[in-house]
Amino acid sequence: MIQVLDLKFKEYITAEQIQARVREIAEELNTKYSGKNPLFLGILNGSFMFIADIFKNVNIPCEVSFLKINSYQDTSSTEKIKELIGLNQSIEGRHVIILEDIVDTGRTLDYILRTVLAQKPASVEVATLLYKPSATIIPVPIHYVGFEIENQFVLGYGLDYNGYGRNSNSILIKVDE
Ligand SMILES: O=P(O)(O)OC[C@H]1O[C@H](OP(=O)(O)OP(=O)(O)O)[C@H](O)[C@@H]1O
Ligand SMILES: Nc1nc2[nH]cnc2c(=O)[nH]1
Repeated sequence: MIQVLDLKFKEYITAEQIQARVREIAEELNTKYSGKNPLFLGILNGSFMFIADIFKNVNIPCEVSFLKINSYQDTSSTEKIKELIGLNQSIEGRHVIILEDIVDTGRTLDYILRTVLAQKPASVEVATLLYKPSATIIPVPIHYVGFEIENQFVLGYGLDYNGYGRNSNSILIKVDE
């Protein structure tokens, strides 16, 4: 059992499973985006490890940029999306690949997609490490899913509980007491 602040967690997806799946997704992207000079748009904070590991395994010419969005407090969505750092470069005419750590209710991704599409990119796809289909309230298009997971709070590999627990190589799941 692993304690983070006042909650208990156990290992759910190992570091090896994550790295293997990230390499598979990066390979798909290498093939699909060859010759297209894609722009990876990483959604901070939670995705920073996923962004880095995808980027290390992508071997075609490409760029990376970041959006910083926040809506979670404790273990649930505040339903209020805060944009803390916005887009700082033009994405018009670019092939954009959004990199998210997790799609839960879908609210964050819905907001991001509206923001991105307003700037007339050539195309937009979404890659998320984790997807909770049974938690989704706003349906959003997702093209690359690392792992579909159950509707329970998770952390690690960049994902936090009130700022803590991001520095785990594996994904941990909350244990009910
Ligand atoms: O589908 P949703 O219910 O909108 O949840 C998904 C979002 O929640 C997390 O962000 P969080 O607000 O925790 O910010 P952080 O990434 O900075 O920790 C995660 O990184 C996603 O962006
Ligand atoms: N850490 C964490 N952040 C989230 N944001 C949306 N769902 C989750 C979750 O299960 N864990």
